[in-house]
Amino acid sequence: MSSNESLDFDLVVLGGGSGGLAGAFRAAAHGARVALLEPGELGGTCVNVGCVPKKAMWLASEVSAHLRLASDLGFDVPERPSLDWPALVASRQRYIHGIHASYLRRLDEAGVVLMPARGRMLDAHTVECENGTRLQAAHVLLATGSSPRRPDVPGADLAGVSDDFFALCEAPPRVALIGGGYIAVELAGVLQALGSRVDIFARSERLLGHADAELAQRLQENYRHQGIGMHFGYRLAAIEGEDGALRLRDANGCSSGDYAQVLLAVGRAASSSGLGLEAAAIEVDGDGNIVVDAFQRTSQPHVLAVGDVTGQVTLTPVAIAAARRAMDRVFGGQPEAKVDYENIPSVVFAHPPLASVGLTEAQARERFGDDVHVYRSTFRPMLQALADRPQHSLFKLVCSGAERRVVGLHLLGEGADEILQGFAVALKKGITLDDLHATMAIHPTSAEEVVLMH
Ligand SMILES: Cc1cc2nc3c(=O)[nH]c(=O)nc-3n(C[C@H](O)[C@H](O)[C@H](O)COP(=O)(O)OP(=O)(O)OC[C@H]3O[C@@H](n4cnc5c(N)ncnc54)[C@H](O)[C@@H]3O)c2cc1C
Ligand SMILES: NC(=O)c1ccc[n+]([C@@H]2O[C@H](COP(=O)([O-])OP(=O)(O)OC[C@H]3O[C@@H](n4cnc5c(N)ncnc54)[C@H](O)[C@@H]3O)[C@@H](O)[C@H]2O)c1
Repeated sequence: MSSNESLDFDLVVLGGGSGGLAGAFRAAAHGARVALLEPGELGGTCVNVGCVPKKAMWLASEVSAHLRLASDLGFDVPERPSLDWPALVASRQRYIHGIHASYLRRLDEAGVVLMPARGRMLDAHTVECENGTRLQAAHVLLATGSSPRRPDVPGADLAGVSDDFFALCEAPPRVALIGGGYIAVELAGVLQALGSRVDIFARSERLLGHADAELAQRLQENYRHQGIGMHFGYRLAAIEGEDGALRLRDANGCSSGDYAQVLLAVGRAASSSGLGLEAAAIEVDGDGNIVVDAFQRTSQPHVLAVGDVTGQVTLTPVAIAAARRAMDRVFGGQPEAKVDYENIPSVVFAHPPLASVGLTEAQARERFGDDVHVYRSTFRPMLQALADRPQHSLFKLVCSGAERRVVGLHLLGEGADEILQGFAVALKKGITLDDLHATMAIHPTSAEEVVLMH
């Protein structure tokens, strides 16, 4: 395609990650002529440096934990089974290449024009590719995602971010993780299970500020038991030293020991700069998030934005759903299509996983006052008990009103990641405690605890 060519499309999508791909496929299915601009690998953060490679590493660390359980059950497992980390990475990347190939094939079949280029808006209807090609667009979908933040302290660039975790070829002997959210908790669990000694340095007073406090507390106990160090209320002032021997200095001037690797996990920032948003008169908020209404419309109603670049709930299924609904509305004759941002289930792939949907106990008490009823079950899953391991699960049900409507379900324990999805449907349908009690338990499972809670 020559640099001066100008092409007309019904939709131009910026970003071939979770939201952008979903939007492109859905618009094409409705008959729209679509161009998709993606300068990197198809699949964006989730497929390349997020959910997918993270889950692969989490699965490997679960296998490692199960090897220890197997040994406790009498299997002949070496005391320190060794991991060929490059072989694991090769399997992981093979899986990811399969996803790339499948996306390419599907884009081709859908007739979406893929342009391997960064794009920016010249005005509200014109997108320019890096090579100068200009695209005229009736509609634009902005789905450019987010990137890791770095704290503004001296030496911050000596540290890595989650992207660098995926480039590791072995477990670093000692790792410091800065942050107490999803990424710090997930990477800490994986690295510790795969052979590193990990310390978490969190600014907050506990892990996972979004989660129910009781479950976060229980997870902390599990992590402590696994040997993960945790430092709360930590104020990072500087990162010092050299590659392989890095130290943290806090606001009181105290220095840590040496770390082979420091990883920052202090949140992510919308990738909204360099998109020509000013030229197109598209509003961003003080954090750089593109401002959208309930229908994902920006301040230019024919320009839509979804996913991390909007700073809404930054999860892959949310970006996908927002893009699909927006395309159903614009091209599919469904004028009311929009995402319901209430009761979005999520899982922190910790060890064990922590899964939640709906209100935490604290949020429920804030909304409903004293009319909140909490049921909990603490138990040792059978495998942990057979191996005489101390790890307990904690399941918690938050109900409101005389009819005991279920407004929150929080599960910490083996299998929680797989158990929650079905109950999330039930919660969205407005079930009560009686409905759970009227459902026959499946025995013996962890999941049965949810319908047996009194
Ligand atoms: C370590 C980690 C683990 C995660 N784990 C989970 C998980 O388990 N479950 C979950 O639901 N979520 C998880 N997430 C969050 C999830 O990855 C994101 O919410 C999701 O990828 C957002 O999708 P998106 O389409 O908004 O952006 P992205 O998937 O990031 O895609 C944006 C794309 O836009 C491209 N782009 C940027 N600028 C331009 C431009 N100017 N022109 C054209 N293209 C451009 C980028 O190259 C990128 O490919 C995780 C995130 C991280 C970092
Ligand atoms: N399993 C999943 O679904 C999953 C996994 C990973 C990431 N994600 C998504 O990606 C987002 C980004 O993850 P994240 O962990 O980077 O962000 P986060 O918002 O979950 O956590 C950021 C943490 O960094 C802390 N922090 C901020 N500034 C700090 C500083 N200067 N020093 C020390 N601590 C500081 C915050 O207190 C918070 O604990 C998540 O919010 C989530 O939406 C989802």
